[in-house]
Amino acid sequence: MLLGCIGDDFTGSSDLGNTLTKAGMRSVQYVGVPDRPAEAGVEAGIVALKSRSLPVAEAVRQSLAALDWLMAQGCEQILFKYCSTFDSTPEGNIGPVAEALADRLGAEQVIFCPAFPAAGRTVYQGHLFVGDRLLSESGMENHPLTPMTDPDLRRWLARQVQGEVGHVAAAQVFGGPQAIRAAFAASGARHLICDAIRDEDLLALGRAAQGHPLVTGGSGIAMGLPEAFRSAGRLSGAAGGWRGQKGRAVVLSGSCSNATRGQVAAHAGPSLPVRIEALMADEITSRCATEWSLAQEGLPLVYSSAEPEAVRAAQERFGREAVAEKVEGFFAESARALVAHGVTRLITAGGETSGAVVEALAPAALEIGPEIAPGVPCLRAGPDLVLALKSGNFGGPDFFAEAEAMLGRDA
Ligand SMILES: Nc1ncnc2c1ncn2[C@@H]1O[C@H](COP(=O)(O)OP(=O)(O)OP(=O)(O)O)[C@@H](O)[C@H]1O
Ligand SMILES: O=C(O)[C@@H](O)C(=O)CO
Repeated sequence: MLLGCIGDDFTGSSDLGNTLTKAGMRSVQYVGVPDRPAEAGVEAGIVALKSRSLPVAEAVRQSLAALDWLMAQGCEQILFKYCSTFDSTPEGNIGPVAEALADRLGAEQVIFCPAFPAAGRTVYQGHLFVGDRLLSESGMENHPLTPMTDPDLRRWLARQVQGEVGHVAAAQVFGGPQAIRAAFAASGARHLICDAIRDEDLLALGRAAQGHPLVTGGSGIAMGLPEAFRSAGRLSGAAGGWRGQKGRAVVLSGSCSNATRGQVAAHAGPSLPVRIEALMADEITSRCATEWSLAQEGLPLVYSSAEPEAVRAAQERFGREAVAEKVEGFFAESARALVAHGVTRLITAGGETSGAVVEALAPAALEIGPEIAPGVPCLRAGPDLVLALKSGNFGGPDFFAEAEAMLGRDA
């Protein structure tokens, strides 16, 4: 294994797997820290954690355990993958995890770049944009777990770390790898927020970070990392043959992000809305949702996705953590029951939701298949089970139908 990756959620890790696979690395996504060595031939190993919303100390502990396993597999560079919308709170977890990994690896400088231009995320003047909106006006300010209320990544990261935060500006990034390296050297700061607005900026940053033991960012920053291994003749170039999966498909959506709400509204098949009041009172259970799904024709959608006002009202009434726990438990149990009843294609929307579902299904590793939409690949979780784990804000309005079709198709 050459490149070791630690993802702070499961959907984000599959997004990263998609990027690395497209860039020609044989990549495998592991669900949690494996308890055995990696199989031979894996060039990029992604340990997917569900650490984005954990208490800081626990997120750090799990990330260091992932690091230890990756180093034991021989990794020469580590990538810490977080969300392209920098999902975190003023306490963490991005800063503390990155700092702990840097300390363990002896990394003097660490770059931070969540940009993912294909999905509309760009960093300019240290500020994160989603399309033409600042992060804090993009809908992310209403996120149920990590509301992003400040688009200035330098300021946000500075609240999370002990070391100094510096900035590599677009003008320096446009100058290419050498100019970027000069900017790294000129800055005394340990943590560097890097501007990037185009794929070529990410490629240049990746090249400039050659030799850095630790790189952090969204999946975009991974585009430039395989090149160092390729140019040294260390990639096999072997592409795995993807096999699609026939059979029943179901969509489970606990994501309240703008894109998901649009996809729920556009869904042409049967839909089962899950109201939080009904869920908290056990008036709707995973058993009802499973029975309902199995009785439908077409592509059934079970969703708790709701408008920001409804999310806020539910959190005020029942408590944020209690609601999240109940919703995630509901989707996890539903997924388990659906698969036990012969569902072979599961499409999940939302990072936390997908994480809960994958933990419930407990596959040891996920094979990465073709791309459904930017950032979302097909995944094989077992001989008869394929998944699409959609990050909240990814995918066009018809994503659910597109995912069903793509999961059924051979490459
Ligand atoms: N109707 C609702 N009211 C309150 N909270 C909800 C509701 N529906 C879902 N939730 C909770 O909101 C959170 C949504 O997070 P999740 O990560 O699944 O989606 P997302 O934030 O859109 O995705 P991503 O993290 O990929 O951007 C979950 O913890 C879920 O349990
Ligand atoms: O980077 C992204 O936006 C995604 O891979 C993700 O992590 C959302 O959960």
